[in-house]
Amino acid sequence: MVGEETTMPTQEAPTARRKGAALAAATLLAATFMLGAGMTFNNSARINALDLEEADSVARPINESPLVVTPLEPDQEAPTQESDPLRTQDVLPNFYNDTFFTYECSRLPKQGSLPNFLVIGVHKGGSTALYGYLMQHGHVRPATCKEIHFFTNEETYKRGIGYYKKHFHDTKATPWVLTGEGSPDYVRSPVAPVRISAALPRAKFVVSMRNPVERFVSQYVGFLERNLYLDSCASYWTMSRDEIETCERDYKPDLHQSLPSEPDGMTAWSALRAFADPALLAQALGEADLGPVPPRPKSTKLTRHHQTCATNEPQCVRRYCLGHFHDNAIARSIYVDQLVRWLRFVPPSRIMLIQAEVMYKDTPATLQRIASFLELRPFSAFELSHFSEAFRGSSHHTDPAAASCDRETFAPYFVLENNLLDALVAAQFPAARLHWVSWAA
Ligand SMILES: Nc1ncnc2c1ncn2[C@@H]1O[C@H](COP(=O)(O)OS(=O)(=O)O)[C@@H](OP(=O)(O)O)[C@H]1O
Repeated sequence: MVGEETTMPTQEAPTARRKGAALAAATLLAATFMLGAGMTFNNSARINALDLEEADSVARPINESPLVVTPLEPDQEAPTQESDPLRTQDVLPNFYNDTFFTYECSRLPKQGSLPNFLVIGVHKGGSTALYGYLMQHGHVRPATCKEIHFFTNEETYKRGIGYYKKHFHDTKATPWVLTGEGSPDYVRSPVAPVRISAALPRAKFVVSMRNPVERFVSQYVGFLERNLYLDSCASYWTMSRDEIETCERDYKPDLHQSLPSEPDGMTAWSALRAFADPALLAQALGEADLGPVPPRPKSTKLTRHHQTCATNEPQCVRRYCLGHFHDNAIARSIYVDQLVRWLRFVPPSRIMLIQAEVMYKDTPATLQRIASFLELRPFSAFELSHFSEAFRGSSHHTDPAAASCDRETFAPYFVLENNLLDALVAAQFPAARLHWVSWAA
């Protein structure tokens, strides 16, 4: 994660700088990638001075979103593996330089294209490795930095979509070339799916998730290293848990209310019930009958009081609390709620789920699946052979502080959530289901 905490000023990113310095190894091309001319990205929802209200007004119901990514012009055939001018021979992209790991993206080209794909998370879920792997493909170009955080940083968001485009390679002349960024906070942000679905109606999204306990530990050690948290792992856990449980116990929320930033009016609870496999959901919750699935709202206008949480109220309250504390270190590991929020605005066919452990275990196979999802040609043997340890991103699991975390205490908290995630994957992500290794087991 680089600059994932949006309050962190550039100069306070020692980890990021260390990463950049340590990894400034690969060669050429990056500067070339930053140059070029504009791209055909049919964004019918034209957004200039983006703000949330405007994004809300163009947010589409998921069924209306086209599924195609980077259509080729009729006379522009993608090169074959053999004839491919962009096939890397003995040169690899030089995105592992200081710019790549800089919080503030600098050196913007004059013009660029909207991204074709986003790696949207999760924080500490192997997103840096995944992004790095993708950049080894000869038909993929990096953004000016891996993490732009455009849709979640109010300051940059106000600069408009034109500013955002400048962070990307211009793919107009070579529409088979894809470009994208990887901001791990997008997946958990309540505003990101609303804004992104409106601004990038054709983009595809990859999310790398990781065992929730390990993700929590990695965040703790990472925060410790950056002086964002100074106390023990146990107190970090207690603090995070108390925040959610205080909400569950005391807050007495209006259970009919979605987050104000979510224009479709659904709550995380009603969305979960709408999207997850009903039998697995009932099994996870220990209930025989959850009652009828609530209807989706007809309008994407903000409709408060739209959905009820009448059944299984404790779960409903929990989802409400998790939604409000989406930056909470435990909530960041509750992937099921983050995904159902995305599913309200983006069809599952445009979202690819990766489990980091599976990716680490068989990187080439995972990468080929991602290439297929993004409609890229397969990675060549050369590209596959150049994956580097450098793609790990910042690494904390060997830090003694990681060993101080009592994983056995944390694990029970995620059992229900992992089961709910399984119920969601079973219903919405048939491709991911093929390779899914449940964290609930
Ligand atoms: N190949 C491989 N094998 C094992 N572990 C790996 C690998 N690649 C990345 N990683 C681990 O992923 C963690 C960093 O995740 P992110 O890049 O998403 O972090 S960030 O949100 O961008 O800061 C970070 O985890 P921790 O070491 O536990 O902190 C990396 O070590």
